[in-house]
Amino acid sequence: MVQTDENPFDGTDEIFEAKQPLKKDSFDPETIFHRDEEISLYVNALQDVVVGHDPNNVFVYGPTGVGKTAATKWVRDKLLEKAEEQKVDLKILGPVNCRNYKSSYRLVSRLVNEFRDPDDELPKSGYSTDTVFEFLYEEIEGAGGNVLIILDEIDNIPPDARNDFLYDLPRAEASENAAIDEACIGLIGISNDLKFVDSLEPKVKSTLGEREIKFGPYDANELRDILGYYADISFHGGVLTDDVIPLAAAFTAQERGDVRQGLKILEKAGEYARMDGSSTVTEEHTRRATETIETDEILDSFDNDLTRQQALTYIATTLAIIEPEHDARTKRIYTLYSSIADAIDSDPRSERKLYEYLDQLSMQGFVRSEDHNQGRRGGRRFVYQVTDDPADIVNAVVKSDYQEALPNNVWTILEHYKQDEATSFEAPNPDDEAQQQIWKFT
Ligand SMILES: Nc1ncnc2c1ncn2[C@@H]1O[C@H](COP(=O)(O)OP(=O)(O)OP(=O)(O)O)[C@@H](O)[C@H]1O
Repeated sequence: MVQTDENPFDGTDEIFEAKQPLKKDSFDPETIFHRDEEISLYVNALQDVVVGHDPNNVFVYGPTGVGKTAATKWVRDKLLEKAEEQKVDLKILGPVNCRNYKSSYRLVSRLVNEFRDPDDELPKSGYSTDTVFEFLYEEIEGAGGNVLIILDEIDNIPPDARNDFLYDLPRAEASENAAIDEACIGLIGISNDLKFVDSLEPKVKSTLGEREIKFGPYDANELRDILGYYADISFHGGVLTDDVIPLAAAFTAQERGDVRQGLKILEKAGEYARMDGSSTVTEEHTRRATETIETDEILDSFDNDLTRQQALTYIATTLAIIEPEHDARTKRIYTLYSSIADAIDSDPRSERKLYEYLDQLSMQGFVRSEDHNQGRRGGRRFVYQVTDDPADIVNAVVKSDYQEALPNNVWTILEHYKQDEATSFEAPNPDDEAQQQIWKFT
C-alpha cells in the first residue's frame, strides 16, 4: 500500500547524467564520426563559396538517421566560420524542415523571418504567396553575397512550392523576373525518399542534383563508436556494462543502421535499469529494450505521424496481410477498413479516398505495393505489404487509441500467420466451416 505521506518520486538519478543527447535531434554532436568521405564531398561542393564564387546546389540523400542533417549542420558551421575569416558575405538559412510547413506561404515566410528582426516578422497569413516570395527575393538581394538555403526532408515540400523552390529560386539571379542581381543563391536539399528524385521533372532534377552526396547506413562497428560517444555524455561513468553498446550497435546495424534507433535503445535500457532499481545497465536491460523498440516506434507513428484515416488504412492493410484467405488487395483492404471504422464509430470514407490514404502511406514508407501482372487474363492488380513486421504493428495497435479496431480473433490469426511464416502455409479447407471461421475477420 502507498503511504499518503510518502512521496514516490526520486530526486536523484544514478543512471542518466543527461538525457537530452539521446532524445533530441537538436543536440549537435561535437564530432561527426565515420562521415569523412561524405564531408569531403560536401566541402568540395561548397569550396567555391569561401573564395567568393557562386555556390553549387547540393542534394543529400540516404535513409533515415544516418547523419545527413548532423553532417550538414557541422559543414554549415565550418563554412560560416571560414567565410567570416575570409570576409566573404555569406548567409545560411536552415536547415528548415519542410515537414513542418504545410503551405508554401508558411515555408517562405519562415525563411523571410530568418532575415528579419522579431518585431518585423511576417504574420501567419495576410499576403499572397507571390508577395511573400517577392519579400524573400528582396531580403536575399538586400543581404547580397551568397545565400545558402538548406531544406531538410525536401520531399515534404508543399506541392505548390516545388517549382518555385527547386527550379526558380536557384536560378533567380539569371531570371529577368526575379529581383536578384547582386546575391547568389545555393540550395541544399536533404531527403530520405529516393523516389522523390525520380518523381521530379528533368529540369528540376538537374538543377537540384548539381552535386549529389549519398549517405549509406552505418555498420555495427561505426555504430559502436557513435553510440559510445552518446553514452559517454548521457550516462554516469561506469554505469553501462561492457555488453550494452556492442549489443545495441549490433541490433541497430541489423535493422537499418539508423543512429536514432540505437539512441532509443540506450535510453530505454537505462530506463529499465532505473525501474529495476539497478545501479548498472546490463545486457538484459538492453535486450529487453531491443524487444520493445519496434512496437514503440510504430506506436509513436500512430501518435505523431498518421492521421486517423491513414491509421485505419494502415491497420486494415495489416489485417489483410495476416489473413491468409485473401491477398492484401485494395478491395479487401477497403472491406476491412470500413468494418474497423464502424467498430470505432468513425465514418468510413469512399473507396477512392482509401487509394489516396494508401498512396500517402506508401510515400511515408509504411506500406509498399507490388504490381502483380495478371498475365493472359490481362489487367494489373496491386498487392500491399507493410514495411514493419505485422506482429509488431498489431502489438502497437493494442497499446494505441485504435485498440477497438482489432477484431476479437486477431491473436489466433496472428499466431497462424507467424507459424506460416516459419513453415509453409496450408490454406484453410474451404469445406470446413470451423476453419473458415478462424480465418475470417469480418
Ligand atoms: N556520424 C555521426 N556522428 C555523431 N552523431 C551522429 C552521426 N550520425 C548521426 N548522428 C546523430 O544521430 C541522430 C540522427 O541523425 P540525423 O538527424 O543527422 O539523421 P538524418 O540522416 O538526417 O535522418 P532523417 O533523414 O530522418 O532526418 C542525431 O542525433 C545525430 O546527431
